[in-house]
Amino acid sequence: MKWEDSDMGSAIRPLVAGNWKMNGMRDSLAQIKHVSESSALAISNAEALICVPATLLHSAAVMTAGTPLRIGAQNCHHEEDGAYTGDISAGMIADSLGSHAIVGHSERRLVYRECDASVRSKAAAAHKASLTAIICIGETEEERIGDRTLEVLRCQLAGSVPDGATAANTVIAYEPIWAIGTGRTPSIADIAAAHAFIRAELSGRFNGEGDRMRLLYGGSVKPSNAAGILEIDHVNGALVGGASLMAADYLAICAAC
Ligand SMILES: O=C(CO)COP(=O)(O)O
Repeated sequence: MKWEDSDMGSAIRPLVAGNWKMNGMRDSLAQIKHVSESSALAISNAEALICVPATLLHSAAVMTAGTPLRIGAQNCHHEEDGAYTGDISAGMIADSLGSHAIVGHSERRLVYRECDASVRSKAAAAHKASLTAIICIGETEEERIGDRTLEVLRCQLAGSVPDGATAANTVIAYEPIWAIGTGRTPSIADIAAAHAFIRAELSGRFNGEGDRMRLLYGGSVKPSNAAGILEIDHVNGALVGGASLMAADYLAICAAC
């Protein structure tokens, strides 16, 4: 069955979001073109999004206008403008025709020391610019071994998701840090437990909006494991790093929805 927008009321349409991270030159736009024109995408149940580096944002968005593929960014600043050398505002992303911004990716939390409060204000800035914020959360391996996963997720959700988050303007991506780029994934039972917990937290805070917010799993999602992950309760799509760089792999993950 092909999903229509009207189906959103009764069920959550899966989202397959690619995150190219700091990869991609202008000639990589050929991958975007291939994805956007693919007949496999046209018949997929998934809503498709690729978050490209800022240098490619506008070209990719213009190239894909009128196709099922959306284009997003990987970060935004919390202010609308000002003396922030090297940064990009949410309004600039919207002006470049991007539809989404990833915020709070673990690489930014770890490398640039972004804290929950900063992620929350970036998500609020994305909302103000009419972007959908993809807010990332997830535990380290040490936290998992110490049986602190759910406590960490609770804390990150409370601190990183702004008031005013809705099912339309917010997506939560659960990415266990130890699963990113490692080829390791949690067990199906562990993903199910984390997603059920996140859903309960969001429903408790945002009521019906929390019931319908998309929850993505991220961390070593590949064509070979996508179907098994995507059928888990409360997994409403995937945030895909490495496997989103090649059109064929990304399309195979969309086809698994
Ligand atoms: O960090 C990720 C997506 O944001 C996951 O990356 P990989 O799919 O390469 O593990």
